[in-house]
Amino acid sequence: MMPAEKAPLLLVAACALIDPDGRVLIARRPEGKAFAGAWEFPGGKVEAGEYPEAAVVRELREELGVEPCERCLQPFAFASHPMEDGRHLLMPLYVCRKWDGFPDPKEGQEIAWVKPHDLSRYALLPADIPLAAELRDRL
Ligand SMILES: Nc1nc2c([nH]c(=O)n2[C@@H]2O[C@H](COP(=O)(O)OP(=O)(O)OP(=O)(O)O)[C@@H](O)[C@H]2O)c(=O)[nH]1
Repeated sequence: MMPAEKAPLLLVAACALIDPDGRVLIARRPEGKAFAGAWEFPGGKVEAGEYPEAAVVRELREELGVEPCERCLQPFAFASHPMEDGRHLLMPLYVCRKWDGFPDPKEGQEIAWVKPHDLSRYALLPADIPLAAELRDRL
C-alpha cells in the first residue's frame, strides 16, 4: 500500500515482551478505545518531548504494571502504515526479554502469551500483521 503524500506522522512505540518459552505478549484493545477488540503489542503514542524508549517504559508500566529497563529494549522492526484518519503511523517495535513484575492488565484489556507462529490466528491491528510475520521469521 502506498503511503499518502504529506500525511502527518503519528509516532507510536510498542514492545513485544518475550517470555522464557519464546512466547510473545499481545493485548486486546479494550472497549471504548479505537479498534476495540483488536489485538496489538503493548505501547502507545510518544508524547511531545519524549523519546520512544521512554514511551515504551511508561506504557508498559501503565498498561501492565511491568518495569522493563530501558537498555533491555531491543529495536526489532517498525511499522509504517497509513491510518484511516489520514495520518500515517510510524511505530518502532522493540523486543524485551527482561522486566520486573508480572504482567497484570491494568486497563481491563485481555492479554495472551502467543507463540510467534500462532500470532496470525489473532485479529491483529493491520499495521501489526507484517510485524507478526517478522517475529515469526526472526525471533
Ligand atoms: N499500542 C499500539 N498501538 C498500535 C499498534 N498497532 C497500531 O496500529 N497501533 C495504533 O497506534 C495508535 C496508538 O494509540 P493508543 O490509543 O494505543 O495510544 P495511547 O495509549 O497513547 O492512547 P490514548 O490516546 O487512548 O491514551 C492507535 O491508533 C493504534 O491503533 C500496536 O501494536 N500497539
